[in-house]
Amino acid sequence: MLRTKEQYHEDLFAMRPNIFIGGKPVGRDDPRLRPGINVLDITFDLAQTPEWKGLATAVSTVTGAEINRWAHLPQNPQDLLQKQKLIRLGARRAGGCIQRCMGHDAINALAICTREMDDANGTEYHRRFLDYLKVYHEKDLDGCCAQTDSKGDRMKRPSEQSDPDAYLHIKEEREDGIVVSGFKMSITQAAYADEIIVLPTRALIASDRNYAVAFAVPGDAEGMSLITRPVWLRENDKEGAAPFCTYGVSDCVVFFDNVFVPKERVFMCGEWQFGRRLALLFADSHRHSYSGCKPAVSDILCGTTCLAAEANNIANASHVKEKLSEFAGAAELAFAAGVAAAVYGKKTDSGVFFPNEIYANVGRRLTGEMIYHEYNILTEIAGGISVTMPFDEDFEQGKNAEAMKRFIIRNPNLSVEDSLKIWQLVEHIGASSMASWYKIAGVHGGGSPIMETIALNLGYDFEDKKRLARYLAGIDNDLDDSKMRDQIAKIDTQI
Ligand SMILES: Cc1cc2nc3c(=O)[nH]c(=O)nc-3n(C[C@H](O)[C@H](O)[C@H](O)COP(=O)(O)OP(=O)(O)OC[C@H]3O[C@@H](n4cnc5c(N)ncnc54)[C@H](O)[C@@H]3O)c2cc1C
Repeated sequence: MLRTKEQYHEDLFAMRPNIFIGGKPVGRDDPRLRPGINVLDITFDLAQTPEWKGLATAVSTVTGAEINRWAHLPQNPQDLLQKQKLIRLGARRAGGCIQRCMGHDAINALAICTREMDDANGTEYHRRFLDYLKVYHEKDLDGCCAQTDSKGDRMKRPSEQSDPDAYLHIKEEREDGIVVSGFKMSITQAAYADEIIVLPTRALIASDRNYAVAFAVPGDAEGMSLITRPVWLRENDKEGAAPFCTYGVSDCVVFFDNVFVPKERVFMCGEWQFGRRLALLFADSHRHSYSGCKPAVSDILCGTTCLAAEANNIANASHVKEKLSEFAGAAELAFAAGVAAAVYGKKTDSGVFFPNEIYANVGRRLTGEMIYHEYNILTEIAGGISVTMPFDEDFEQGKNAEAMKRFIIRNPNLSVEDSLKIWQLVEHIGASSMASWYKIAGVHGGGSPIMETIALNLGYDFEDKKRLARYLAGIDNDLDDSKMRDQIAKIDTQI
């Protein structure tokens, strides 16, 4: 089944109210959540649009029916490439984060890890997970991923924290399920997701056993509160507003206060040895998703900078051209890393095709390092107007309105209306609450930069490079190329 956005709204607004904004309970129809819901609507619309069938949709591996691609388990490189393209397409339309990839990455991580836990321990998590996924596909559900714990004192392990709720944990194990408590934080779209998919956030040791827990609960599960921070251009989303002003996002602190999770929805319960594996499977899949969304953010920044250059009538200046080319480098290198991660990925025992971790991490690290630089290019080309421009009303009413219409023109070839719209966009993209959200998401979303460094130090074959240098230095007589040959042969069969 493919839900329409109207069906999604109907299901959403029927949920038990457990959202809190500013200390007050609100329904999911609260207007402050609407800008985020508008983004989700794009994902439902794309799946209904004939020209995007096959990109926005896929065939379920569990039901055989047509499903939204966000719920699909990739089976081959093509599926990963389709996901990457879908993210770039959706994110361009939403003016940024499309918000569906975290749920997608979580179900992939669970599909792989549940199978590996079962193979190692004889558990039955994989069957449980596939039963859950069947319903997820049949009902066309949308899940967010709650991985990040509030973490308390960063220098202490989960089991060493003075407040055990700093990391979500199992409080009680029963015949029919588990009871969990704790805080997850920065959870995007939880306030308007059907399901919250919970994963551990880090590597664990034996004493952290109760923190090794993964499960899914409906967004309105009993005992769970979503303390929500919506972000959007609240002063600019009036009637007839530009598209960018109608989209936004919400992030939640998810407080689990003795929440009961039925056994059939529990996918890890105490297997601390797999904590790191599950956390990394999500993170690496998510870093691959960034190779779709970050190029879209670069596209938006690049386009806005082009318009600012045009409005300043400096589009042909050589330093402008040089700076614009940096956007192309950031967007397309990140995209290329995603393509390489898909092509060089591997089939896991679960059947899920997983992106190559090295390419996923180098792409994500590049975009994380570039993000403030890209905003700086926009600022340099636009000048200071993004933070000093008078309010919209000053151009519409009052004694100076006509004078302000002359004031806003810099390039005589542009109309008053277009000049004003360009500088308003520059402000919204470059100097608003949304802009700050995108900058910080660009650094920390998918894990802080140090996490990519750790992943690369773990996975990159430095010994291979050392052997090469030893051969070139004349220390070793032979150069062993067999690994490269095997890799080339593998790629030939995959593409
Ligand atoms: C906009 C946005 C959206 C997000 N959406 C989601 C989401 O949907 N789901 C989700 O699960 N998460 C989400 N996140 C969370 C994101 O994954 C985290 O922000 C990221 O992993 C960093 O964690 P943190 O914010 O707790 O920072 P910290 O981990 O506290 O990092 C802060 C600094 O402390 C350092 N540090 C931390 N621990 C140690 C240590 N033990 N030793 C030495 N140094 C240390 C780090 O290297 C870093 O420099 C989102 C974040 C943002 C900003």
